[in-house]
Amino acid sequence: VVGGSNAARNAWPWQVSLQYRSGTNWYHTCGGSLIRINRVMTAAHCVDRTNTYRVVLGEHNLSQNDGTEQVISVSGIRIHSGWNSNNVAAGYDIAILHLASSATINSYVKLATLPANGAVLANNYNCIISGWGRTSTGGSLPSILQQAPLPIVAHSTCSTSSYWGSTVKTTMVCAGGNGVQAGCNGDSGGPLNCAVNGVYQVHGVTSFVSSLGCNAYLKPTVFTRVSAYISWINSNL
Ligand SMILES: C[C@H](NC(=O)[C@H](CCCC[NH3+])NC(=O)C(F)(F)F)C(=O)Nc1ccc(C(F)(F)F)cc1
Repeated sequence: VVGGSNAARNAWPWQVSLQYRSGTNWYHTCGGSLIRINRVMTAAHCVDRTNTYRVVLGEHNLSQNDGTEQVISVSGIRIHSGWNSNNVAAGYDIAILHLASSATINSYVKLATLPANGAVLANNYNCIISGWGRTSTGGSLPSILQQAPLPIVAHSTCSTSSYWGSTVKTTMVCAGGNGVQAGCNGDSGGPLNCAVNGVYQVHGVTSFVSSLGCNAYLKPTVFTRVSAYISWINSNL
């Protein structure tokens, strides 16, 4: 997250760190959202079936033992059949991870609330991105979970030529683009958190940013629109 700040320990209790094993070490690669006690929603581009993954729930500082972490192996991966790794612009950047055991729900680990099927938020609606992605383009990963305000950019605006043009589809959500706050590499798969009637819902799964730079002006961070995939999610739980 570029232009963000440290999140409070229990601010986004559905946020997970998706990690892959390399040798004897584990590395943060993406975010995710806990949607059932044994299911995590993430981005399809975050996973490939050749790696070994685990999720860390109740994570706050990646470099320290917070005392709240729950580490659970990933036992299965369901990637949307429409996903094409050579065409992120087509959408379908969503996957569900099956966990080897169930999470324990507590003040640091809670289930995400998903939006109603088809729900679309208005232009400028205030949402917040969270993640352990780079804090500047090409920069390093933070230790502490970051968050930043990202207002929704309606598709009618986001699909104009000065923004993303036809790269962005109606199955996506755009947010930000002010040149300051943005998602960045490593935030992929994590949540776009939007309060609706006083309850935070995960409206987006972080999908892509401009290859010109994470916080490129008029290139909002693009998310998979969760409300467009409710049926798919329900049939892949
Ligand atoms: C460097 C930048 N990386 C990204 O945007 C990656 C996803 C890459 C998926 C495709 N391999 N996502 C992120 O870094 C995220 F954290 F912001 F989500 C990127 O490749 N952006 C990008 C690539 C292609 C297109 C387009 F669809 F236009 F072809 C748009 C943006």
